[in-house]
Amino acid sequence: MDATLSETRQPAFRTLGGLRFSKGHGTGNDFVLIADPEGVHAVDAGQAAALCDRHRGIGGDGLIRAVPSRFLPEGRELLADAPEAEWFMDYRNADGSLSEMCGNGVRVFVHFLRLEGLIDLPDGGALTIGTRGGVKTVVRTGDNYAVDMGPWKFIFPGDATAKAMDSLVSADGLEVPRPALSVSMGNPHTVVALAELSQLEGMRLFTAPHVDPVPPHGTNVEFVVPAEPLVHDGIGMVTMRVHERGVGETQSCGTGACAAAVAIRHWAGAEAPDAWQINVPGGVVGVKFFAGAGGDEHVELSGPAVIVASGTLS
Ligand SMILES: N[C@@H](CCC[C@H](N)C(=O)O)C(=O)O
Repeated sequence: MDATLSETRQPAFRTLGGLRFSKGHGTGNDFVLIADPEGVHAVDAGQAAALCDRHRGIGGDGLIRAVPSRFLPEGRELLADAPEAEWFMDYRNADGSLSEMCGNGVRVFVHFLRLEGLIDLPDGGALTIGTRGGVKTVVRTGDNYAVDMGPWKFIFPGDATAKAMDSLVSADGLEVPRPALSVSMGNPHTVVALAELSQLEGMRLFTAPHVDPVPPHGTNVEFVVPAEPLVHDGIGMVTMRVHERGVGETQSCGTGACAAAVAIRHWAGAEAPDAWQINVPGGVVGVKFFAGAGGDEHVELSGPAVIVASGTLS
């Protein structure tokens, strides 16, 4: 049995031997990072899963490869409209699957580029990067980063102003299925509101919640408790836990925090603020709504980024 395991698992890892990596996180959402300035270290699903394995690898909620956009077909497509998006965040979840977007990951990605000396980004400066969810602009303030995540949208069609829910979610810890709203931040999210913090604490998120109907490419599920009263000093306050597609429960999810603010603002109606503070098990992130250049409403995500270690794969 052991021989079979090592034969099937080790090759994925062995082909990466000698490669330098870093480990970083944004509010506890942690990533293995690889710099690939020459575009020669494409990481496949098996290799990403092996690196993110918490017992046999480095361990992480996802893997981020920093690669010039010109080396990826998706990147070259973006460069046609945004030649300034020189760097591309090639992101995979811990199970090796690709995701369009990772909000905490974007901040850690830019911080990593800086610390590796691959970019020069002064305090207050902005950097435009490519992702599978499109081009994003990131502004640095010290070791905090604010990302223009672009416009949000509801995943399921229908009268957006009238609808309060579009699916039902069952999960271990919920007595009955709860209504939910599915929101795209480039990647899919389904937001479920709970009344009490004790209910949120009682959720057991070892197994994936069941969402019906589930968005076409699966979903990340956010359980949220709006503060009572909701608004403090003009800021909407929310506590959230998340079960991520392709990962499991994580300490934080940036795109999930944006989706949570979208859903709660929608439920709260006209009086709801445009600035939000989302408390997650790993810390606090900020979300703001603002008018983008094209007239669409955009979402900004802000929060810290940390690199904790670097090394070489043996
Ligand atoms: N943690 C991320 C989201 C990562 C991708 C997600 N698991 C998916 O599959 O969409 C974030 O901070 O946004």
